Amino acid sequence: MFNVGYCDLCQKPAKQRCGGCHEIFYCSKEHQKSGWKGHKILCRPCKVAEDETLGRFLVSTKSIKKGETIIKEHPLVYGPSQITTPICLGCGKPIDERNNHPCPKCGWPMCSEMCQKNPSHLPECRYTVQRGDKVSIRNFGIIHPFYQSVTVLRCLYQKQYLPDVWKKLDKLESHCEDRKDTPKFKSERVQVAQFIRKFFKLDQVFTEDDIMRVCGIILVNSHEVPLAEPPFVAIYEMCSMFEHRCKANCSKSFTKDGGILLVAGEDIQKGDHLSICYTDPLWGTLNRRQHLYETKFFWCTCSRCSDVTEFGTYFSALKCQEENCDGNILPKTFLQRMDNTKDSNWHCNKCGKNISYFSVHDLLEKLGSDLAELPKNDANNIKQFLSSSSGYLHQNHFYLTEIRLALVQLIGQGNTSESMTEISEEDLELKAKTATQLLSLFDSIAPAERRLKGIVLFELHASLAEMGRRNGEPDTMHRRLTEARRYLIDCIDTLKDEPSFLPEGQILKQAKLNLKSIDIVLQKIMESVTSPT
Ligand SMILES: C[S@@+](CC[C@H](N)C(=O)[O-])C[C@H]1O[C@@H](n2cnc3c(N)ncnc32)[C@H](O)[C@@H]1O
Repeated sequence: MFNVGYCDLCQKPAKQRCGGCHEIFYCSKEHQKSGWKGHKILCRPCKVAEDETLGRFLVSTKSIKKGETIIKEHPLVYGPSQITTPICLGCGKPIDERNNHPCPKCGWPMCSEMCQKNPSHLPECRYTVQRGDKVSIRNFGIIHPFYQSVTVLRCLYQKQYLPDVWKKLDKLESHCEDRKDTPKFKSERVQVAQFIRKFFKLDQVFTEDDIMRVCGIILVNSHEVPLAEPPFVAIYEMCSMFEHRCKANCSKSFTKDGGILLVAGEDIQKGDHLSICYTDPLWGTLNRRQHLYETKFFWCTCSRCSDVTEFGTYFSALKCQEENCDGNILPKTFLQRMDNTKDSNWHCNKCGKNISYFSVHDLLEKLGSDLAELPKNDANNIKQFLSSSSGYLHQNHFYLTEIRLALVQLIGQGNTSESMTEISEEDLELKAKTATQLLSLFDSIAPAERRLKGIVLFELHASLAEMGRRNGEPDTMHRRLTEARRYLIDCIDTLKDEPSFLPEGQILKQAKLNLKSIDIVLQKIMESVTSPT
């Protein structure tokens, strides 16, 4: 890269790079200062690049430290997810007969007069008023088909009335060609495209293809925002450029006004691709790849999917059932279709025994349905499942990981002083051991999943602190509490961007309080051992 350029303000030759993005130059401190106002919204430590496989993607323009914010932006458009029961189109809260205050102009259910005036409701309100008849929704608590069209209408509104926003939406990938033979495409054509044109009398304004393209933009680029229950979906401009990797290097969180925050999940070098995980990183490889193909239209070939052992974790592996064999069973590759051919057999890495993919599939389906039916609010049920299925699955297997994540939160649920004192010694050990095991696994397969990591760090600190409290010996107590404190600080740092209305934000709040309590106890221990008797 050149080390000289032209000043962003006066265009004279310049050597000083902007420290935020490393992309533009200034000739002097004065010009940097005067140029900042205009440059601020564009200043990011990354730039858009493009290739044939990924389309557009982001690369870092400088080294970025773990925890640094890369992008913070507001949505271009947001609205309800496609499948939802009636919700307020202002704030997203569920609506029923008791809190329904229909918009006087258009009749859409709203929760208050204030929400009726929320600017986000303008598009569907305006189109409903134009059609000449109000919307009437009377069945609450069940999925209502009208909501399938709201976010689409909000995008179409940008196309018709707000060309600057539409220009940004229109650049996004919609995979219309790849989608056109899918059942979802066919049903959306009828239930969304034809419905919008007929019901809102917009057949002269938008073609079916216009509307189907918007459906694709939403499917491929929207993020689920957990600010309301049910969550709503939002489309962001720059954040749509992050490519997917199953072991991503960035993580996202949301601000209370619906903004998105992309943070480095690990140290990133200049020139590295920036990635997020579009799917659940705790799903097995077959499920992750299938989900990505069905919703984002590519077969993932990332480093995690390409390595059947998933970086030595054996996250998708079965245990060999041959006598005296402790090998692990995996396919040769996950990158090929699993079908009836010999190549799709799974085999043991020790004794070489082959198992057809269909036998693997049947076993996983059986264990998966047992897991789905298992009441997860009872630790004994979970322990029972762990012990019965661990004969078939590698200890890091995704089914066992899912259930361990539930167990670690269930033992001493809430981590209050009362709930923790009630835990048996054995369960306390189990909670600490399980949390440690999960953290080490996350480091290998999903280091950027800050929310998951933060939750487990909190559980680990709680078990170590309780172990310390149970041991009257000042030395041991001091050692345990110091260890707990270390995990607590990591937890606070990991969850630092989580807003207080989300469960992780609540954990963050509690973690800060616990840190103060631990510091007081540690101080008392120090005083008691140093004070003369
Ligand atoms: C949210 S968009 C990302 C931006 C997009 N590349 C563009 O040019 O607009 C998601 C799409 O990017 C592509 N993509 C993202 N990650 C990918 C990956 N790891 N492998 C292949 N394609 C990927 C796929 O086409 C996917 O549907």
